[in-house]
Amino acid sequence: MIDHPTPDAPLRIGTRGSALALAQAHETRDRLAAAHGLPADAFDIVVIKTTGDRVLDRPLREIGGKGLFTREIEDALLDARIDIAVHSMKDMPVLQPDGLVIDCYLPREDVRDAFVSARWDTISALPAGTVVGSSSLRRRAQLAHRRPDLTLVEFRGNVQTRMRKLAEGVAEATFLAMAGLTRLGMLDVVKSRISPEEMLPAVAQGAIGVERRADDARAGALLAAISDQSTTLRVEAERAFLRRLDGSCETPIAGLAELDGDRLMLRGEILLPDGSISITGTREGSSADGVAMGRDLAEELLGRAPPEFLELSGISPDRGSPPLR
Ligand SMILES: NCc1[nH]cc(CCC(=O)O)c1CC(=O)O
Repeated sequence: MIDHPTPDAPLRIGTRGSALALAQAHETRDRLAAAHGLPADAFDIVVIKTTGDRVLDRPLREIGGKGLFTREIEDALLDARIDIAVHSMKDMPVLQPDGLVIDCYLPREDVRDAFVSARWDTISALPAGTVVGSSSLRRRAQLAHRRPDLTLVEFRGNVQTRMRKLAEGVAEATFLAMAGLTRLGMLDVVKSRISPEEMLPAVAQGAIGVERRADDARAGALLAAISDQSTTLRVEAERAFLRRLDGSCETPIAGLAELDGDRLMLRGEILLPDGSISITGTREGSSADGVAMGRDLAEELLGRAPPEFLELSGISPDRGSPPLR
């Protein structure tokens, strides 16, 4: 029997325990408190330790992929151990389990990747053979596509771990999301900001989404007041693009929607992990059609992909319905 919270019980905010996750949970709490004139003790921040936080020595995709950070938090939501869960949307699977919804997005941070290196200022400045650390399939593929002369090494761990590996000389440069560095107050490590033209960000990069039980009207009403409309339109278009492609967590995918008034411009990219093929495209239309544009752009890119791309990427070009989790 699920124990639903009473109307005046504190709203329990579930989060992972990393510094970034905690910063995002606090931002959500502060926005909720300000929007509704509530005191800090109207909220409890509940830290949930996930397998992804415990296993740090292997690439994420080997220990269960993206769902790893979120499934255990979603279980806590479904069991009503927490009432809302704060997520980096970039790490969220394309579908939520039955009974849960994400319909609240905080105003989006800088979507770009940062170039981080003690010695070099930009990707272009890197001499041939330079060792670059990244465990992001997307960043690795994009870099290999642009600069096949560089040497890539795996580089997992939180921001602090990766900065330590750089200092130890495991690699001479790495990439981190501007959004995470901004939220952690660590912009001093940024050597340059990488434009989306140079490296298209991950779908939903920089966006925080808040998940809740679909039938929890109290949480729904509280969250509705802080949801950012333009972030919602952009992230939903990007995730529709991803949803149509997400055949395999071994597939590097990038996507970015931008708004100009009520016009939405969507860019997408799919690559082979070794960077040997990159297929890009754009759509422009009314922001109300973002989800259809996302799906259509995905279909266009798949239609242009050569047979070896589809075979090696594991994406099926004719799959009509989205994958089940
Ligand atoms: N993959 C890990 C991850 N998930 C979310 C962020 C922070 C930035 C964001 O919210 O997009 C990061 C760190 C990074 O990629 O540098």
